[in-house]
Amino acid sequence: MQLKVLYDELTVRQKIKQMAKEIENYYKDKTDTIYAICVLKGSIHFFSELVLNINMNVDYSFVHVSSYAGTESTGKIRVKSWVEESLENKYVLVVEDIVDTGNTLRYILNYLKKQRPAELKIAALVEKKKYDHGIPIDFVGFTVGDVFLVGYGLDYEEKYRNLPYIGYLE
Ligand SMILES: O=P(O)(O)OC[C@H]1O[C@H](OP(=O)(O)OP(=O)(O)O)[C@H](O)[C@@H]1O
Ligand code: HPA
Ligand SMILES: [Mg+2]
Repeated sequence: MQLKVLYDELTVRQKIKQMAKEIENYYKDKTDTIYAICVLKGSIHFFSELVLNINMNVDYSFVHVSSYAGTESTGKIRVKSWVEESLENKYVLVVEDIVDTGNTLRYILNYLKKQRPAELKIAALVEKKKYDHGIPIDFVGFTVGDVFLVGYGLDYEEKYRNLPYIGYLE
């Protein structure tokens, strides 16, 4: 299998900067603090780069969930850790590296809603249009078709996460 580049490092970083500005513009008249939730492991690099480029106060928290075996969703979400702080009346922004089948996000949103945030928005670096996952994503970086991606946090069996670009295996 060969590794091919889809979005190089500069393209990814520029896209994240652009998303950060969009997010800032959206929130600046609503609240002075965004409560951003990083969905581990995959979102680590996107999350870090995004919040570093948002020029307003951002509180952080982390959830760690996983459901993939190879290139397929098992459909079973395993929760390894969850947010401990109260989300009540907070402006919550869920930060995902990729929305594919939508199973992970659907699961997360379902639980976060019960914690009564003031608002729940979603930022995803990549949205895959292989299925109609039916979840509106508020801030999207790239939209792709039916291709399994790696790099910038995205893994194939825990490999390739630390590539500084987004690629695919052919
Ligand atoms: O929309 P879906 O089909 O649910 O796919 C998206 C989710 O799958 C991946 O996580 P994974 O379960 O591989 O865990 P990881 O982040 O630790 O790699 C990815 O990071 C997203 O969280
Ligand atoms: O295309 C993908 N790559 C890596 N992880 C993923 N999780 C869902 N889709 C993907
Ligand atoms: Mg994974």
